[in-house]
Amino acid sequence: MTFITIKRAAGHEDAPPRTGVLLSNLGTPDGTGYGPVRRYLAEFLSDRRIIEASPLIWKPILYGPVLTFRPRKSGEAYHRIWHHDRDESPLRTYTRDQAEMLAKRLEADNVPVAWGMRYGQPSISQALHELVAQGCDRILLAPLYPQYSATTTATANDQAFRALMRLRNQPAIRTLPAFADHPAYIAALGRSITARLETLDFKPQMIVASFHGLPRVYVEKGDSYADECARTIIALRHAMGYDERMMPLTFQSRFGPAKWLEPYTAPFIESLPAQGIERIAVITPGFISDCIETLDEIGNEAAEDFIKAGGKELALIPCLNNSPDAIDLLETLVREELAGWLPRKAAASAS
Ligand SMILES: C=CC1=C(C)c2cc3[nH]c(cc4nc(cc5[nH]c(cc1n2)c(C)c5CCC(=O)O)C(CCC(=O)O)=C4C)c(C)c3C=C
Ligand SMILES: [Fe+2]
Ligand SMILES: [Fe+2]
Repeated sequence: MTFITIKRAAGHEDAPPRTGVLLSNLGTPDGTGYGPVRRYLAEFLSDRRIIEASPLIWKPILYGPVLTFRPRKSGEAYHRIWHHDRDESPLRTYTRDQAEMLAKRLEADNVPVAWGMRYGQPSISQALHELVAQGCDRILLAPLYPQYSATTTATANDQAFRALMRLRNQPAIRTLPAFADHPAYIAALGRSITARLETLDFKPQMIVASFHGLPRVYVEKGDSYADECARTIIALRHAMGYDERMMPLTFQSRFGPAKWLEPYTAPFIESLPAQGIERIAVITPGFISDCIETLDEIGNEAAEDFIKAGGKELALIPCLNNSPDAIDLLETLVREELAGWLPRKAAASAS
């Protein structure tokens, strides 16, 4: 293997060592056409953390039916939610905004913030090189997933460590733990949901909390994701004064024929009008930023199916995105992690 030495960028040659922050998220295609979506899905669905099946079995399926048919369907969905003015996906816009706004908050501490995507561009490796070139010898890796899963948090960190493997001079690294029921996350969610509910011209009879799903077998093998989702929802119900009936937990985005975590969001929502529940709100506290899963799968597909089933109103409550609540939350989490792992001790008395 050849090792890379990253030169300090102009102006940073003699600067003292710094600490930097690398925000990462899942990633997104570069465009909504067949080619860019196919390239993105090929990278995504070749990740062994995402699909654990043997490549001997999976690759023919991936390069056969999946990458033949899925890019068109997903491309159409991306097209519906695309930020056409900036020619990029919402996930990319919000992740960049979060990094730029957090950087302003940390400017006085001389802490730069870079951002990278696990799949697609800009890559996590690019972001890491950027920080090293700016003189960072300590880097906090911050995957922006509230709930841990090997399929998200771990694979984002794996990708950073793959890039670190190639560096001759490695910075010291910390990783941000998931923050499923961190009081700052629950408070930010509570505030943003309450504010949005107040703007609706109807009172929802139910607030469905829909999380991205996961194959059930991954949880049976020990992935803590399902427990983490439960921790988020229990804390949020408690903070907002709702019970399980008023704020049920469901899982969306099933992919492939295997069993995923249940109950599934789509059939759950479609069953509501028959029970007299015709006006609902949907929240997605498994996502920090709106993306194809929230904006299209819930905001378009589930909303249409709910109306077809006899529902009257479905309001999708936005994620924290680039709101002041989001940046306050990121600043709190990052500052806590940069402070240290041992709780502060009172200074030993001099006597
Ligand atoms: C087996 C497949 C998948 C697993 C496991 C999985 C886990 C998982 N994903 C997220 C968050 C996101 N997923 C997003 C898109 C997306 N997810 C899958 C498949 C799996 N996800 C696919 C194929 C796609 C692409 C879209 C599509 O073709 O349907 C996104 C949005 C990206 C965007 O650009 O908007 C996010 C975010 C979590 C949290 C998770 C497990 C906990
Ligand atoms: Fe996903
Ligand atoms: Fe989806």
